[in-house]
Amino acid sequence: MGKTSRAGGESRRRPGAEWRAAAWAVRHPGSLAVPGAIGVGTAELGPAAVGTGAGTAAVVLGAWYRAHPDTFDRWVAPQLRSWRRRWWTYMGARWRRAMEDCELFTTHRKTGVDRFPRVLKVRAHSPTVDTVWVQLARGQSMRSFTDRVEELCAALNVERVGVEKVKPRVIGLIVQHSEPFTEIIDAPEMPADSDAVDLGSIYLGDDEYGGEWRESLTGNHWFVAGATGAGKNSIGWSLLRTLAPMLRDGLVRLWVCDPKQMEFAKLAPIAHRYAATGEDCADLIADYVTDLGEGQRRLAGRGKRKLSVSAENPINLLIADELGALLAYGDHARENRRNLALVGSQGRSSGHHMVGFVQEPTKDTVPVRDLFTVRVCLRLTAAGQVDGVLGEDARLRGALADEIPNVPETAGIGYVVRPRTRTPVRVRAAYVDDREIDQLVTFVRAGNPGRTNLEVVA
Ligand SMILES: Nc1ncnc2c1ncn2[C@@H]1O[C@H](COP(=O)(O)OP(=O)(O)OP(=O)(O)O)[C@@H](O)[C@H]1O
Repeated sequence: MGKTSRAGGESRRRPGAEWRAAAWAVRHPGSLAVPGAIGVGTAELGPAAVGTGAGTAAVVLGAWYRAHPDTFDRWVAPQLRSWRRRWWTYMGARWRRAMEDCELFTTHRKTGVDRFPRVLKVRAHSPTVDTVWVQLARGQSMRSFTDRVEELCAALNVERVGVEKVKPRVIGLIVQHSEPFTEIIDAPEMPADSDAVDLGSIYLGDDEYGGEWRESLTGNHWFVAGATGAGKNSIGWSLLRTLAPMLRDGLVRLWVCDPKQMEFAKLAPIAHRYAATGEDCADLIADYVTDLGEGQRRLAGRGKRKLSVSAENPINLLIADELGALLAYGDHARENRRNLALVGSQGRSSGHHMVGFVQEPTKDTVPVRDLFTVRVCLRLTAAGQVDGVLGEDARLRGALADEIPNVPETAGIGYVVRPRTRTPVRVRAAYVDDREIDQLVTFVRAGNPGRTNLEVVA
């Protein structure tokens, strides 16, 4: 028996360098393809042609970047960022050093060779958050990483690292580089006239790309989840400030369920209906469904699919604070669930919308989540709740809502998921203070019923 192998055991020798290089090449085909293509292109067409091609590509990308920020940021920027981060931050010596600093490697007991966790894939959906798929080294578990997140943050020089299991021996590291929101965002101005209100684009705050965060009320119901003090109300108030002239002109009617009787109590004087007790809230919701049925019949009677909004046919908006309390306990929970399901499935065509606020997205509230087409996830207390609000894999894609620190400076910060790309985007809601709430109430109460007609897509 030689020194280098044992029957049924492991060798003390590593595979040869040529085999290790071949294995690396198989794992990184792109790394060979790009230099290979440049080499072949240069040999076949000459360096000038390759240079012209590269220059043209750079000019096209530059022009796209300048001309159409929306499509560039959606399709190109994440790819470029992912490549840059993959090759700059999560590669080679840098990655190894970070793993060494955190003692996140194991050593082969015979060969004495250090085994490092291997980066499989990097996705940088947003400028501030990357998701890094990592294959664990032998002898490591997900726990090895969760126990060392503080050290990982320091080693990678980032704000926060979340760890998620992907499959056996593969984890996802969700790495947040920086906090894009360090300042409070001013409340939206109230439009002077109903004609100026665009229901398809309600300003709610800013997104992490520095753009405006807007959501559509047209054809949608909104679901806002966040632990106590997360800043849920600011989303409701921003919506109401935008709708202010329509509320004043009787073109939007408010139905408010307010079991907490805190801030939304200020809506009582301007609401079409306001309820606080469990019983009154259940009656209000039942009446809302009746109103919805009447609205549908009126539309059908006129043979229309579009609601032409007027004081006679207003939009109705149900604000349900504490959805959990309305749906989970009490004598009326089942009835409320049934009625809200009807609003969710049928209300949009007749202009009956709802905005639901949830402190804790539990199994009682999450099932109704699918009734809501716009979902906002502010700070939550548990990692498992994030996907419950935003949908499967939202946290793995970077929605670290449970990692938002529970401090007043983060109020209003959360995530929404862009439906087309399923990418979570970090947002911050504008803050509407007490004075601005009073201003809204006074503005609406000043009354001045108008007769504007707006076309709302059913
Ligand atoms: N968008 C925001 N930007 C900055 N600060 C905010 C924002 N929203 C709320 N805050 C601050 O956070 C505090 C808590 O906000 P808020 O009451 O809206 O939280 P909440 O999620 O509705 O909590 P609860 O469920 O307990 O009512 C507010 O008093 C305010 O100081």
